[in-house]
Amino acid sequence: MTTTTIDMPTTPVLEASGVTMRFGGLTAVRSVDLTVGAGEIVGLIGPNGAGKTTFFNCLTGLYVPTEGQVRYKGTLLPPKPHLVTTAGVARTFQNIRLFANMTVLENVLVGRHTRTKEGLWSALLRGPGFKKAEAASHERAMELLEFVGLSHKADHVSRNLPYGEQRKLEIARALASDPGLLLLDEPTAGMNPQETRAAEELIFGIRDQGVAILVIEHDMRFIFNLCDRVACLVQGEKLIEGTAETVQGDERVIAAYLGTPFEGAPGAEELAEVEAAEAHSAEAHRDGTDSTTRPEGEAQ
Ligand SMILES: Nc1ncnc2c1ncn2[C@@H]1O[C@H](COP(=O)(O)OP(=O)(O)OP(=O)(O)O)[C@@H](O)[C@H]1O
Repeated sequence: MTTTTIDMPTTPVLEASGVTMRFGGLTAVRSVDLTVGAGEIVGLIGPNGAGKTTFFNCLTGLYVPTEGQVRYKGTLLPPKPHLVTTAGVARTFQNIRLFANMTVLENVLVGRHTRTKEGLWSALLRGPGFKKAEAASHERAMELLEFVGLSHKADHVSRNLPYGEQRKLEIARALASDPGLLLLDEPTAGMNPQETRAAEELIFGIRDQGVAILVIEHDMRFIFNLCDRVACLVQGEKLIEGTAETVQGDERVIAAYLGTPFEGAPGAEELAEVEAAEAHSAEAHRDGTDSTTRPEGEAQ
């Protein structure tokens, strides 16, 4: 018996077409098309002011694009952030936005509310339905904290977390809404090489759980290691899109953004940096000094 495999076209998880965003006379994003397929990690790079965050804001309903459409799994997204989250798109922000005075666990529980069906009366009366939903949310939140490596800090006030952990917590909170697409805006900003490497592993882990990912980042080594495809925006327009090899070798990208060609095997230089930092930290530990003090987080 012979079997025939038919390649079924799959609907992209994200499909942005012709997205344009104008602020008065300034066109911050101009006619950008971008898709993210199931199981993909796509990177968005570009110099400062290229329009990357504005584009994210158009995808997540914070801005209503002047022109263009954004579809999630084939359905047009409503231009309202909470409806976009309910539809299945979650995000983190360039400047961490945690509830600084809440505990780590409470921050994740807040992210869970779009998936809680219990209504106001049930919550006020704390009926059996509410208690069951509350227990399920608590269990899921703890699972997510375990996943990002923060379960041991569930009761800590989030403002007291080191910077890298605040970023992880923001990711856990975004995952609490059970997204099919996660948008990460500069997830490694302010991280040291070890934290960046851990963030890379975490993002691969999220992808392996079936969440498609679109990530903005200035750290080229990180982005080229991580992403299946990379798109480069310059002055609001998409200059090029392709594999890491294609984009990092493109002369216009090098001229517009990288300055110098990105050299070396992906990951090799990063690994060397991590090893050097670890050796340095071990040496400092032996000498009784701690060189790993981090700047305070910027939770607002
Ligand atoms: N709300 C706004 N009103 C007016 N102009 C804006 C607004 N938001 C962004 N811009 C402008 O749009 C352009 C693109 O900004 P955007 O923050 O999207 O760039 P970016 O690529 O994310 O930059 P960075 O890498 O520095 O974060 C900039 O010129 C910025 O000043």
